[in-house]
Amino acid sequence: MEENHLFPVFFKLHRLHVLVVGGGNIGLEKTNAMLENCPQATITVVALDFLPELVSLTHQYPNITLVQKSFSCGDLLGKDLVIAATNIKEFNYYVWEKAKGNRVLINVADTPELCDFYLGSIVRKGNLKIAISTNGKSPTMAKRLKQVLQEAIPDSIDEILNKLAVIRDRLAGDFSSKVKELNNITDVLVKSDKEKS
Ligand SMILES: C[C@@]1(CC(=O)O)C2=NC(=C\c3[nH]c(c(CCC(=O)O)c3CC(=O)O)Cc3[nH]c(c(CC(=O)O)c3CCC(=O)O)/C=C3\N/C(=C\2)[C@@H](CCC(=O)O)[C@]3(C)CC(=O)O)/[C@H]1CCC(=O)O
Ligand SMILES: NC(=O)c1ccc[n+]([C@@H]2O[C@H](COP(=O)([O-])OP(=O)(O)OC[C@H]3O[C@@H](n4cnc5c(N)ncnc54)[C@H](O)[C@@H]3O)[C@@H](O)[C@H]2O)c1
Repeated sequence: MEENHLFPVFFKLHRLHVLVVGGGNIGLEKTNAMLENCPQATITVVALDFLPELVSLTHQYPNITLVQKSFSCGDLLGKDLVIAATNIKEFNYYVWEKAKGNRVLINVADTPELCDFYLGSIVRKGNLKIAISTNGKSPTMAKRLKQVLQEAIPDSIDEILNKLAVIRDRLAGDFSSKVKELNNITDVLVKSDKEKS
């Protein structure tokens, strides 16, 4: 079986500054995905024109800025991540060249081979978050799987998580005894019915 060699990480986007180049459907989709996950995300969108939905987002979220202009190298100053999402492949390549020259990580929406990272499809239940990737093979499959998991995981999982967090904070002792105790408490989640009886 082929393997997926991507390594998932969870960015704190309110501590980073993201540049999105392109204000059309994909610029909007990626910006929305970031803001839904992190309403305090700091995002600058540079584009020749913007969909009205992007303009609306600026009224809803404090840290998103739209700049109407053609992308230029100076836009990379102070940015940590870039998403190139114009409708012109050669121009996205130009943005990639500039980002790499400045050692800024970049996602090029129409060219997976140029991406340093992919956006995942995200399941969200309170504090729990699961990111799905199909290795770029089928974003549609990632979206569908997200919908299945979103339904299948009960909302009550967040209560359990919060209770475990309280127990985790209260546990005294050294690291290994804490790990042992937390594993004992949660054993029930992984034991089969036969093992439990
Ligand atoms: C998961 C999600 C996250 C997000 O965007 O937030 C995401 N794409 C989503 C949706 C989606 N994208 C596309 C369709 C149309 C149907 C189809 O093609 O399947 C749909 C479905 C729809 O919209 O219904 C088209 C498409 N996507 C890419 C290309 C370029 C190419 O493959 O060459 C093209 C062709 C463009 C063209 O033909 O012009 C590339 C990428 N899309 C990725 C992520 C990365 C791989 C993730 C993975 O490993 O699975 C990667 C590699 C890079 C990236 O974008 O980060 C989001 C689901 C949101 C949700 O959960 O609801
Ligand atoms: N990764 C994904 O999930 C995914 C999904 C579908 C499509 N795509 C790809 O994304 C690309 C963008 O699609 P779209 O529907 O958003 O296009 P679009 O036509 O709706 O928007 C293009 C945007 O790019 C901007 N732009 C063009 N030249 C620019 C420049 N010099 N400087 C700054 N901004 C500039 C325009 O002003 C516009 O806002 C397409 O090439 C498509 O193949 C990616």
